[in-house]
Amino acid sequence: MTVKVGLLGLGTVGIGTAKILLDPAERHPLVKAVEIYRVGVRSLDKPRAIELPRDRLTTDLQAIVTDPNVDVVVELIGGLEPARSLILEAIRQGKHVVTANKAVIARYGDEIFTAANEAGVYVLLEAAVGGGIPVIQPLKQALGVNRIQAVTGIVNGTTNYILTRMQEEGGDFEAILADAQKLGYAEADPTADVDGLDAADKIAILASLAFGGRIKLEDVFCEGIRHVSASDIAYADRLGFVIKLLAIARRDTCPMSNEALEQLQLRVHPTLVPKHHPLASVNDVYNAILVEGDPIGQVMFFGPGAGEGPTASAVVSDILNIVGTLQSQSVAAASEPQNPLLACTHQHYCQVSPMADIVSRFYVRLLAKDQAGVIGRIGTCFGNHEVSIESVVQIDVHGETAEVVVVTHEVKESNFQAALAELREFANIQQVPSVLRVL
Ligand SMILES: NC(=O)C1=CN([C@@H]2O[C@H](COP(=O)(O)OP(=O)(O)OC[C@H]3O[C@@H](n4cnc5c(N)ncnc54)[C@H](OP(=O)(O)O)[C@@H]3O)[C@@H](O)[C@H]2O)C=CC1
Ligand SMILES: N[C@@H](CC=O)C(=O)O
Ligand code: NA
Repeated sequence: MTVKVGLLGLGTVGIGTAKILLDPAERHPLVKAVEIYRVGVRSLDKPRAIELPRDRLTTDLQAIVTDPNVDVVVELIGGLEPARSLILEAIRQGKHVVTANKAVIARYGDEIFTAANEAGVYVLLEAAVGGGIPVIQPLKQALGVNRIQAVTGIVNGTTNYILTRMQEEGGDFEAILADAQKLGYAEADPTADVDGLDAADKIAILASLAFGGRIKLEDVFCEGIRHVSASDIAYADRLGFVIKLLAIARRDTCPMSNEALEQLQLRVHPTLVPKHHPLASVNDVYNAILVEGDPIGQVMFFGPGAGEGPTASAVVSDILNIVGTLQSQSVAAASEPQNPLLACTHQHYCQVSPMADIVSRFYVRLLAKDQAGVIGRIGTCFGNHEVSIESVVQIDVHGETAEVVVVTHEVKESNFQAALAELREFANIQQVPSVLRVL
């Protein structure tokens, strides 16, 4: 039985996907069962790094998703529209869907999976998070019996590349971003990556799978890396940390009993990560996702989070899952129920803790007048709001200004922010250039 694929998009990931499907030797035998039946693009005249019969290409993507011969629609055009409408139309037509589009799933996952379940089709998205790293399927299947406590990831390669270079070269954000753009590591419009939006989409998807409930994207706290400076990276290094953009989904615990609550923490922000932590050594464009669960403990998935070949590897593995299912169904009864290990099974929304309630450690860099009593006053200010200080170091003095770095013990965010507000009122505090969270 041949399964006919309608490929929407023949850009970076589309080309990679076609390359694998057209070269099945030494891969899983099911690759041979897949036919690239139609390919939808924006421009028919664009030169492509792949040979396909000209009549397979069309600019009419609607015709592909409504073509009765197409079994699986593979959406690789990206963006919100027309991607969302094409996916929904494919589902209405009874077609299975594979997508790499985290933006559309994080915003319209509810609508898409509800429609897919009603139509009895699958929507698979391994490539949408961590590119080639298998993480969606493991969360659904191999780790599915675990009670997940936390998912912590470096899920954006662009920001990891920039932060790694800042760490290695001591350069400032803007200069390294400009160079990363020149070298093709960062996009001309870097907003989605550097402001943490891409990572927020990805952690919303991972949290939904790990904690078995839908996530509203607006519940994910999101802070990017534009304000991370070379000084912070250098001070963090002296204190035994590296700075990473982390995407965190964690089951909250009750402060009194340490028991798990039905609330989740969902946040993306630059974070001081202890150098001995497994995520600290994930550098350059690499991604890694650390999953903590009961009874498995810690498992870390590491690898290439983007790129033609790695991302296509994830896309084709999803296609094969569907092909395998279709082949086994063709010999079983018609109108099979959906395989719950492939389908989306959750209906409710997760409760997400407000940021003000979240407990974490903080790193603060202050510029203060170099006068007697300043450090004591900083300590009193924090103490007034039950913020306990782990370390306070006066690192540099420039003229009359001292640079002071404080690392706190774990504290509720609202207490910390209240202490900071009081501190900013203190005449001898000239500036608070950085506040970062510590893992
Ligand atoms: N690139 C990567 O490393 C990764 C990408 N992804 C995701 O994969 C998806 C695809 O990304 P990528 O391959 O990089 O994107 P590209 O921009 O390289 O390719 C997009 C393709 O879609 C076609 N296309 C876009 N809009 C339309 C439209 N309105 N009508 C017809 N065709 C259209 C383009 O046609 P034409 O060629 O004619 O312009 C092009 O072939 C995105 O959702 C992205 O987030 C996920 C992980 C990593
Ligand atoms: N822009 C993303 C790649 C695709 O998901 C990144 O930098 O990681
Ligand atoms: Na993946």
